[in-house]
Amino acid sequence: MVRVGIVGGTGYTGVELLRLLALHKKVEVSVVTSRNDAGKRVDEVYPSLRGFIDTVFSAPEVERLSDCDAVFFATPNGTAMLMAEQLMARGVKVIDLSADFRLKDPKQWEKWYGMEHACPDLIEQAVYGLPEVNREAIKNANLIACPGCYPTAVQLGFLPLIEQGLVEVDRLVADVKSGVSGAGRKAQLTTLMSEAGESFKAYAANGHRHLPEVIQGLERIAKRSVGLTFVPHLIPMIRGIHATLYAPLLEDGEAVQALYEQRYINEPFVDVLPYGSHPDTRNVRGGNVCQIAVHQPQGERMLVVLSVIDNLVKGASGQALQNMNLMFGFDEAEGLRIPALYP
Ligand SMILES: NC(=O)C1=CN([C@@H]2O[C@H](COP(=O)(O)OP(=O)(O)OC[C@H]3O[C@@H](n4cnc5c(N)ncnc54)[C@H](OP(=O)(O)O)[C@@H]3O)[C@@H](O)[C@H]2O)C=CC1
Ligand SMILES: CC(=O)N[C@@H](CCC(=O)OP(=O)(O)O)C(=O)O
Repeated sequence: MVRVGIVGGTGYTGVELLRLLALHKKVEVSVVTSRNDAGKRVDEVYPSLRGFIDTVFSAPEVERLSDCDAVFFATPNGTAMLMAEQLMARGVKVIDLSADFRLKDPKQWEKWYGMEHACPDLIEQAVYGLPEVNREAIKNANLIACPGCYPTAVQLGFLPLIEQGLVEVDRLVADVKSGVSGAGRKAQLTTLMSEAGESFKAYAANGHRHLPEVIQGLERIAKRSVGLTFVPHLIPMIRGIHATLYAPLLEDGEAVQALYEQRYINEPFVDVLPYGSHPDTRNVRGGNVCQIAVHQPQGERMLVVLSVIDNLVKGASGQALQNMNLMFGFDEAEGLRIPALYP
């Protein structure tokens, strides 16, 4: 049994990890932290976990977490970087769901995240946890930087085109919508039902902090500079991300559907739908899958790729668990074979 800890067990991604880990055959959840709920039973705070998780929230202390084989950080940005080094020095593998280790350039990280990085030397060791790109490196990693929710949907959508050099990479567009759970559980005016319901808006159109993360990922594949316009929107639903991606083709798009099917044929969590489909976020809600559909409207040289995920599963906790499975040599899909909830 692998003993795992979760720092930030009361947030949306922390609770989602608990839901998934409850069904994992090779994991024992030994530490779950919350500063506000320390001392309370997990299933008292989250009755949905009654009968599944038999533990009590504790304070986030390195000493206690050091007994774990792996620790997930489901915490706000700027938290994992304060504890990761000490845990790793004690042989604990760290899987960070936040952005602390995603950007390779600490100066760029400091610019977008508005704080000084506490351990820039560790960034180099971190492996970006997108299994469809980095599977072999993830298997040997001690520190995983799990991708953001928007970057997961956008990168998986563009990936086959960029690998094959089929599109103009300096004119990519990602128009992306997220449900409100993407903003986390902490009270926020913008995500209250009376603020987000019955309305729909873009935000951070001038530059969202996921922009440099997506560009870094795509440039690594393209092996050249990439230009991307990325506009996120808040949509009045709880879970789900829908990315509409636009990519100008360099040649005719005849073989593109076959390219996507071939690229993802062995990927357990990327599902390429029949050509011209319209993926629906409800069909991935609760599941660890990214559903993708390709369109070439009117045969023009502009490809439209639709990519949907559940932000809390393939966009966060499910992907984090997929990474953990790879790190410990388990079946990659252990604990993750879950069909979406419908309706
Ligand atoms: N929500 C989403 O869809 C996605 C989120 N992420 C990232 O995952 C991380 C967690 O997100 P989410 O679950 O939504 O966040 P929440 O705000 O819902 O939860 C945050 C959790 O962290 C704990 N926490 C807060 N501050 C600290 C601290 N300084 N030290 C230790 N624990 C702390 C909180 O509990 P307490 O205060 O009681 O300690 C709480 O359990 C974030 O970095 C987010 O950007 C990534 C992909 C998708
Ligand atoms: C709807 C919504 O507010 N979404 C969040 C993205 C959440 C996330 O996953 O961001 P990090 O992991 O990079 O912090 C946002 O735009 O800030």
